[in-house]
This record gives sequence, C-alpha cells and structure tokens, in this order.
Amino acid sequence: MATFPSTHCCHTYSPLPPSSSSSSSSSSVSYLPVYSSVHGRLQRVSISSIPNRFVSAKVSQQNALGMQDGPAAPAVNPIENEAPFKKREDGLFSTPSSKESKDTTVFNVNESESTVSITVVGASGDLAKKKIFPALFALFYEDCLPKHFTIYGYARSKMTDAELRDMVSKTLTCRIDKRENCGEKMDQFLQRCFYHSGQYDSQDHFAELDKKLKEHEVGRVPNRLFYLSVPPNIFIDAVRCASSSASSGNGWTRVIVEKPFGRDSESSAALTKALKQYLEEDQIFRIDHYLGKELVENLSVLRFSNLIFEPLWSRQYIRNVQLIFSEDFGTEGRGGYFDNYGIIRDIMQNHLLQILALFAMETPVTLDAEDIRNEKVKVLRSMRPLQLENVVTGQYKSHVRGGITYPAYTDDKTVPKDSLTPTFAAAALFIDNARWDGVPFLMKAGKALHNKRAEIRVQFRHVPGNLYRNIGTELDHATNELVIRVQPDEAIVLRINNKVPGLGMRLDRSNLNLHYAARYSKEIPDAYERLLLDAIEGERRLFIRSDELDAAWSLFTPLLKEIEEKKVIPEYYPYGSRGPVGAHYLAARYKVRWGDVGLEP
Ligand SMILES: NC(=O)C1=CN([C@@H]2O[C@H](COP(=O)(O)OP(=O)(O)OC[C@H]3O[C@@H](n4cnc5c(N)ncnc54)[C@H](OP(=O)(O)O)[C@@H]3O)[C@@H](O)[C@H]2O)C=CC1
Ligand SMILES: O=C1O[C@H](COP(=O)(O)O)[C@@H](O)[C@H](O)[C@H]1O
Repeated sequence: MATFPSTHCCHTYSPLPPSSSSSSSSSSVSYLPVYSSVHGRLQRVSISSIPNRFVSAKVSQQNALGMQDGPAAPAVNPIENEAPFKKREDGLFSTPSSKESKDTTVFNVNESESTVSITVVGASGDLAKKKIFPALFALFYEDCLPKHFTIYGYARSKMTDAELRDMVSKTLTCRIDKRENCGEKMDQFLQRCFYHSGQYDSQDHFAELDKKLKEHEVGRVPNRLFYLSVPPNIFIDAVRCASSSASSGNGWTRVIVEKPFGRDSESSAALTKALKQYLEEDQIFRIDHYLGKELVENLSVLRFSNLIFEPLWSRQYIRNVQLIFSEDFGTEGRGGYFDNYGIIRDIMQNHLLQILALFAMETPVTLDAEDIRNEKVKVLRSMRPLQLENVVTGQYKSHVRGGITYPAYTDDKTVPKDSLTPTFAAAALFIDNARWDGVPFLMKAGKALHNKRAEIRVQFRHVPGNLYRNIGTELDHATNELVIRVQPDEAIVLRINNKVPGLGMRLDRSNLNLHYAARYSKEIPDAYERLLLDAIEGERRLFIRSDELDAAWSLFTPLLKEIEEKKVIPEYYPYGSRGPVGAHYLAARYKVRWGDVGLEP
C-alpha cells in the first residue's frame, strides 16, 4: 500500500498589465488578472483524467475571462464533486481504476501519515550539483515538497553531511522575486539533506542507507524516490541494490533514470529488460528534461485550446516544421561521454524527437499520462526510419576570433584525435500518416555554434491567389511562420503580413509576440523542478514509456549503424559558426529555408 504526499504549493503567475508589456507588440489579447500556474493545487488528486494543476488553471482562466460558451465555470475544482476515490479501510482514498501495480498511488487525507525520502545516487556529480539539488531547493522554497521529506546524497566519494551541505549550498539560488527569508529557507533545506557514502553495486551499503532512511521515516508511511544521476553503466547495479536493500516496505518506490537509455535499439531493450527484473514499468521514470520545459509543456495548450491553430495543424496548411537546437559552447568537460554518443543520440533521438511527437500527435482522449503517451507512440510508429541521404553531419574545428583560439572537438583530451563523432547534425524526417503525409520535419542540432537556442518553427503554406502581386509582394516568400522559442527568452511569435500605415499600399512583415518575460513577472521554473515534482506525485505524463523509447530507437538505429559502419566523415565547421553548409542543401532539397537564418526571431 502506498500513500500520496499531499503538497500545497501554489504559484500564481500574474501577467503584467498591458502597458508594461512593451515588447509584446501585439497584445490584442484580453488582460488576465490572475492566472493559476501549473503548480497551483486545490487538492491533490493523482489519477484523474485531468491532473489537478490543469483544472485549477482552467477554472480560474475561464472565470477571469468569461470565456466559456455556457454558464460560468464553477469556482471550485470540479474534481472535488466527482468523488473518484474509494475510501479504504485504513482511512486513505484510492482511485478505483488505478493502473499502478506495486506503486499504487493513493490520495492521503492526512499528510502527516506519509513521508518521502529522495536519494540522489551520484550526488557528488555534475548534474546533481548543477540541477537536482537546486531544483529540490526551489521546490522546497515554493512549498511544493511534501511536509515530511528527507534528501540523501549517495555516492562513493567520502563526505560528511556537513560537507554535502557545503557543496550543495554553493549552487542554491533564490527566486529573484522572492528574496526575503532566503538564507533561512536555505538553512531549513540543508538541515534536511544528508549523505551516505557507498559503492553502487553493494547491497550492504544500500542496506546501511536503508537503515538511515528508516530513522527519518519512523511512524510514517515511507515513500522512496531514487534519482540515478550516474553514468549509464551503473544504472543496473544501482537499481538492483536499491530495490533489494533500500526500497520502501509499505509505501511506493520510484526510480528516475537519466539518459542515455542505451545507444541503440538493442542496448536500450537490454537496459529496459534489466531494469524490469527489479522494477515495474510504472516505477521507472525515464527523464527527458526537455519535456519539463515551459514552452514544450505549452505546446499542447497552444494547439488544443486555441481554435485558430488546431484546424491549421496538418499538411493542408503547414509547409514544413523545423526543430532547432544550438549551443554556443562545445563538449567542454563531457567529451568522454559525448564521444560514445554524438549529437544524434544526445539531442535528436530524445529531446527533439519528443518535441516532434508532442507537436504532431493527434488529440489525446484525455490529459492522462497513458492517453498522451499512446498518441506519441502512434506518431513515432508512423514515421519513416531516417535515411543517410536525409542527414548531414558535422564536427567543429578550431577557430580564432578576436585573438581568442576556440578549440576543435578533437582538442578535448578525453576525445580520440581521429574521432568522427558528429557534434552537429541536420536531418529530414517524415510522418507517413494522413495528417502529415509529405510534410518535411527538419531537425538541426549542434554544439559550438554561434548562439544558444532551442525552438520550433512552423512555416505555413502560401496564400492561394496572390491578390497583392501587382504591388510587388511575393507572398510565397512571405508566408506565415509560428515560432515557439523554447529557450532562451521564451516566446511565441507569429509572423504575419500587414499593411504599412499610410495612404499608400505597401506590405510589411511583423511579429505578434507573446514574450514571456514581458507578459509574466515570475521566473519560469527549471525543467527539473517540474519533473521532480511530477515524479514525487506519481505523474508520468512527462516521462518516457518503454514503448515510446523502442519506437524512438527504431527510427534512429539503422542510421546510426550506417554512419558508424561507413565511417561517415563529418563536415567540419568553425567553432562559433552557423554550422555546415550541407544543412542548407538538405533543406533546399525539400524546398525549405531554415527559419533561424537571417532575420530575427
Ligand atoms: N551533466 C549534465 O549536464 C547531464 C547529465 N545527464 C546524465 O545524468 C547522469 C549523471 O551525469 P553527470 O552528473 O554529468 O555524471 P558524472 O560523470 O559527474 O557522474 C556522477 C557521479 O557518478 C560517479 N561516477 C562517475 N563515473 C563513474 C564510474 N566510471 N564508475 C562509478 N562511478 C562513477 C561519480 O561519483 P563518485 O565517484 O563519488 O561515486 C560522479 O560524481 C548521466 O547519466 C548523464 O548522462 C543528462 C543530461 C545532462
Ligand atoms: O541532455 C542534454 O542537454 C543539454 C542541454 O540542455 P539545456 O537544458 O541546457 O538546453 C546538453 O548540453 C547536453 O549535451 C545533453 O546531454
């Protein structure tokens, strides 16, 4: 039997008044006085077709705008009136149709009865310091963690609790808009962080951890979350030891697994098989942190809650879709890992493909995790495996600019001098279904490029019958474009044609711009915050199911094998440039121009 931690964090995102949204050139949209955030919770309900956080947002938005067609939306959470829970003999409530097995999620009326122990395995590492501990602190700071929780760092390095706290404290930051009591909050958080040193393959060492966890859990239903923040060759040992010696007796046990989930179909299937010796599928939370990014989460909202977009979302109106990732730094410090994977496995097969699946899927039956993941799998299975002729690879070379020498990829000491591993790739993908037949989905990902950016660009078809041809406007070259800028400086921009004001008739291209920093005053939570909170709450929507993973690898494995077998030589591009010119030829073959070249955005 497991309990559900009751969390009560509630962020409210108040849009800035229109007058202060100076860079939102557009705002013809009504001003929303209060917008409940994704973290807004009325009451914890986990396995409902609509996660609670969504319901609270929807209700407050509808009430604020009077948007709904029918009578005003109720001011209470409709789920409260649906009584979807069975009362159990022990006083807890469980969902009648829970799909979880060992990991049965229940709604705990009395939060003080349960506790969550979060163990960061690999706590001495880069990701733990950079992302996991800061995200846990941010959740604590926002009152999003359950009332009773303990955090343990676990790794081989020898450290005391005080040393872990010292290490962690160096990376904690407070929300810009909530600086007050920051030091106090940090101290409170650090007091709940502990450390246990042990080997990853030692059941005895995990049993020692178990003993320590029990001391903190005494008197409460213990729920345990393990975050595997270690290199992938350690995943199975750590899961075996954690599950046999440190899993929860009568609460839930969940494991967040970091990427990479294998390096091809076979190794991924082997990893899944090995993990399933110790865990049920619903205990495994395969993380793809791009799914936790605000604008990726917003993709479905944009599409399925706006009548103006969904009818256009098909081959009939969309000419091509571009998924672009670029970083303005190289593999600095991670060359050893990267050389075994390359950019196609590091970014395309997971982050960009996940975005593509969300972008292209059919409307899910509900917002339930399984319904969404079912639709994503269908899209992935409708896609053609990538072919080498539709792919361009590149690798960055040294470049001198402004007296500074930027290194080549192979200058990294952990990378073999003759490495052919791509640090850049561009690819054309196709979805062979009725909605997307013939529409090129172009992906481009690279390190050591001229900027850091992740975005989705949707280029629409031209308006048939160019009414404005006689005034010299070639509308075929000025088609509408929707840009969803995932990072940095999150924004949704729609490029339209408009008349230049004045007595004459001249056309211009302008941007309708939802610029998040201008529209919302609060900091956007880091992806790891959202995903950690979801894992604690048993929400699987943003985690990768094993059949999704299989489908994703099926698309890329033949290509990756061919690149390696044929020892395909990447096109070399200077550090800090826009990448290989081959990417433009690839796009041109499908009559596409990369939208990120030339004019901003
Ligand atoms: N860093 C990042 O930005 C990202 C990382 N990831 C993934 O997250 C996971 C963790 O990444 P990261 O923190 O960078 O990894 P690290 O290389 O920093 O490893 C984490 C910890 O694991 C232990 N460790 C490292 N190598 C070995 C080894 N060969 N044998 C046994 N233990 C080892 C070390 O702890 P100790 O010696 O104390 O035991 C180390 O502190 C990886 O799976 C990575 O692919 C995913 C996305 C981004
Ligand atoms: O998963 C990875 O992502 C990072 C980029 O993440 P971001 O959130 O900073 O955009 C990338 O640098 C790394 O190579 C890759 O493993």
